[in-house]
Parts: sequence; C-alpha cells; structure tokens
Amino acid sequence: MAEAPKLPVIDLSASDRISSANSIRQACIECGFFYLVNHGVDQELLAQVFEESSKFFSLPLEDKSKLARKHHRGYTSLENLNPKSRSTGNSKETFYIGPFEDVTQSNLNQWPSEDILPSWRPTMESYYRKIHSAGKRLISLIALALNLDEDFFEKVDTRPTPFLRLLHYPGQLGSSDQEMYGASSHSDFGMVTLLVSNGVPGLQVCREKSKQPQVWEDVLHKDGAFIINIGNLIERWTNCLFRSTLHRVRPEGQERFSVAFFLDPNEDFMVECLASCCSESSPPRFPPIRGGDYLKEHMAS
Ligand SMILES: O=C(O)CCC(=O)C(=O)O
Ligand SMILES: [Fe+2]
Repeated sequence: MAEAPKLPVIDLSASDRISSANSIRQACIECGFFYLVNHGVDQELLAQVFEESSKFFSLPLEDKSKLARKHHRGYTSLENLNPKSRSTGNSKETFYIGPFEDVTQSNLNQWPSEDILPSWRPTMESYYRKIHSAGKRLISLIALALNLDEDFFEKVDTRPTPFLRLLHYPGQLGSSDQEMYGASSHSDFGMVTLLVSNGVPGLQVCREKSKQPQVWEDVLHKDGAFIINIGNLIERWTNCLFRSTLHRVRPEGQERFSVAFFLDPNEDFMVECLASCCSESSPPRFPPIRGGDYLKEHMAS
C-alpha cells in the first residue's frame, strides 16, 4: 500500500484570511491537494446526498439510461477520463448536475422521477447551493493566495459555471489481466474541485507526473473534510506554479461513492498567464485560451 502524504488542513472559517491564503499557496505549490474543514456543509446533508445517490445508482440500468447525459447533465455508465491511459477503462457510473439558478440553464438538468425518488431533487439542490457557497469562499482565498483581487474569479462576467458529479464505483474486481481502475489517472480540467467520499479508500495522487516510474500515494479520507484539488486551468493561469496533480481511484473491491463539485470558469473568461507568474526568464508556457474552448477540447459530449 502506498504511503499517504500529510496534506495540509485549511479552515475555511478562520478569521485570519491572509494566513489561510498563505497556507493554500504553499499547499498548491507543493502538492495541489489539501483538506478543507469548517466549510459550512453539514454532515447530515452530506449523509442524505450519499443515501439518495445510492438509491439512484441502485435503480435498474433501464431507468437510469432514460436520463442519459445530455448537455453535460445526467447519467453515464462507463467512461474513461483519459483515453490515452493504458488501463482498460473506468469501472464507475456518474450523474452530473449543472447550474439551476438561471431558468434557461435549469431546464437542461435532468432529474429522476419524483414518484420513484421524491427527495432526490431537493437534496441535490440543497447540497449544490451549500457546496457552491463554500466553493465561492474558497476561490476568493485562492485569488488572495495569488495576490489577486478577492473577486478575481467571481466578477459578474467571470463567474464560474459549477458542476456537481455523483460517482459510484460498484467495487467488483474484474478478472481481466489489465487493471481496471475506478477512475484512471487524470488531472481535473477546470479551476478547482471540492471532493468528498463515503470513506471507502481508493483515491491516490502522483505528485511528480513526469518522474518514472510514477509514485502513487494514498489520499486518506478525513471525516468532515473536503479534499480540494487544483485543476489544469489554474495551473495554466499560474504558469505551473500551482499544480494540477494527477490522481486516480484504485479498485479496492468495495463499493464506493463520492461527490465532486467542479468550479469551472465562465466560458468567456480568458485564461492567460498571470503577470506575477511569468518573467523574461520564465515566459508563459501556454498561450491564452478562452475557458469554454479549453473545456470543450477536454470534455466529451
Ligand atoms: O472519486 C474520487 O475520489 C475521485 C473522482 C475524480 O477524480 C473526478 O471525478 O475527477
Ligand atoms: Fe478528478
């Protein structure tokens, strides 16, 4: 079993925001992963989310497939985040929920029938609101950690488009020679991800993506904490100062549930190397790109 790195714990409610921002900066430079506590999402709501998620994923495939993913929302059975990965695939199923505050966007979401799962939609909407509020506070600290205005990522025209993704790893180990990962090795595409699992292990990080052989370390579940990881777009903005770290979910032979909240940028937000992260001797490594174009290139359907 790989060793577990000691990830820093950031308190979202700490009164000394400058000190929190400094700790986030250090965590993002060193590993790109950290824990977040006192985030305002209560454990009872989280337990309900896992309960409803479990109810949905245990429906017959025929029912789940009626909500097959469209406009990035709804159900997917098997998917592979990294098509170039040598592992045969990802033994998991997922369900995506997009923004619903805006009426036009709200109509794009798909919901299981109220007759079958009456508490599903209110539970997910309530969780989405709570985690979104924690996410907004978090990205203002990330902005501070980069010496930017606190609202850099949150101005009206730059406001992120968050997506909630429920994941279910059924847990049966395959008999194939090739290893079947729960989620194969990948880094997240957007700005930042707030992740929580039901406590079943499996998540691992590879801190040095170019080092061979790759070294994978377990990320331990911590009761009441979210696991935060930086995505590729923050890595581009910061010229690789903040790390978008490779991670995967190893098969452990146990059923596992998790919920990821992705804060992706508004599609028109230009992602361009920050002035503080480049110099003559360290020029920008990536050309500027519209957030929407980057995500379109990297996400299927
Ligand atoms: O299930 C997990 O713990 C990780 C999921 C993940 O990495 C993702 O959805 O991008
Ligand atoms: Fe991920």
